[in-house]
Amino acid sequence: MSDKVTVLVAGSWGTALACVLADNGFRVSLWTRSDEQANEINEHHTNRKYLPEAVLPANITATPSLAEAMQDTQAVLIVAPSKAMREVCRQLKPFYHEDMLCVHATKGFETESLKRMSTVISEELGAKESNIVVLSGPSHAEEVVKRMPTTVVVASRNERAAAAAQTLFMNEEYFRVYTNLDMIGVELAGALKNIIALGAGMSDGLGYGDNAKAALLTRGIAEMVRVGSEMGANPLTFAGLAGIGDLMVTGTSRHSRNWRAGYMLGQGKSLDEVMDSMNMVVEGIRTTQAAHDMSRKYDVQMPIAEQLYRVLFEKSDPREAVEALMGRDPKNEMESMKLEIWQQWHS
Ligand SMILES: NC(=O)c1ccc[n+]([C@@H]2O[C@H](COP(=O)([O-])OP(=O)(O)OC[C@H]3O[C@@H](n4cnc5c(N)ncnc54)[C@H](O)[C@@H]3O)[C@@H](O)[C@H]2O)c1
Ligand SMILES: O=P(O)(O)OC[C@H](O)CO
Repeated sequence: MSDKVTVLVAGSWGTALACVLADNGFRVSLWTRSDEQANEINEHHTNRKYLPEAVLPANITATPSLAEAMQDTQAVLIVAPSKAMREVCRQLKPFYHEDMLCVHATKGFETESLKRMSTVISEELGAKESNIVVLSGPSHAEEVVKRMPTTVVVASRNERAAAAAQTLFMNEEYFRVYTNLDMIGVELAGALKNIIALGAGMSDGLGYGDNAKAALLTRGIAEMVRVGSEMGANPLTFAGLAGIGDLMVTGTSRHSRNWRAGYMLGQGKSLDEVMDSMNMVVEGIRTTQAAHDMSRKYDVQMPIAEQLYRVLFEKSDPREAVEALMGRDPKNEMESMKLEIWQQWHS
């Protein structure tokens, strides 16, 4: 088998995961959108726009040619923003064969269709579902390229595919990889946590304290479990790395774009001002839009996502959003977590 793995695209997370694969001894081909970016990576071993401080291993080669990137490769990793996933897969299709392992590490939905990324991939590539894997969990690119200890989860409906992805990415030095068979849960958790992280940032931007943030993260998980269960996820997945683990990282880290965007909104900036100040993708914004439609489609209450939707898309005041959440009807904590769903999965 070839020792080459192909990574699409060369943003911050694609580049960081390319470094992990390179450290694990693979020849990595990194697909870039421009000659300029490929030249920078090949000549200087840097990708300054996305990871200013990182020095990339020499066994990463960049190319703007997909044909070259995919030649003689054993597996492909796709890390496109959710918005670009379908388009990237369409370009990849002529070079992909259905037996190839395909891992994606994107956290979001196709907002128009509410489809998960693995569905978009299998529709466009004709990939066998048993060859698609999602990689998710608490993992900021900035820390991974510094080889700081990180744990992630790789999920697939197929145990063999998940184990193959675990073998590709895991190393004993700094990157520990768990497997999970609940692909729906891992994909939903990775996408939905970004909404709650936006809310956590907004709370900090408003000047609220630790109590408010802990409340948002905890009630956020309840909201994720409710909608996830309706969509076929195992609720226990939300207690794992892709759920609570990633929520902790994204809702509290200075590296988080979602937290930062929320923080600026809390400080009174408009969505346009926030977007103009970021040169990297903030998935939580599109995901909030998707959640707004999902809560109606699946008839599930998502009060935090709903309030964020109003702030983001209806110019509602963040302080009023918090008041609306605090002033909701009294509830029983367990009932609102849909405890019966947990019991159902245990029986
Ligand atoms: N950055 C992280 O630490 C991190 C960690 C885990 C997961 N993720 C997820 O990974 C995904 C990508 O995020 P990122 O941080 O790498 O984003 P980024 O903004 O750093 O990079 C995005 C990349 O996508 C490319 N791109 C955009 N539109 C494209 C198109 N139409 N065709 C081809 N390429 C296109 C850009 O040129 C850029 O290279 C997101 O879903 C994000 O949630 C990011
Ligand atoms: O920087 P963010 O907010 O896009 O989060 C990135 C990852 O999802 C963290 O695990």
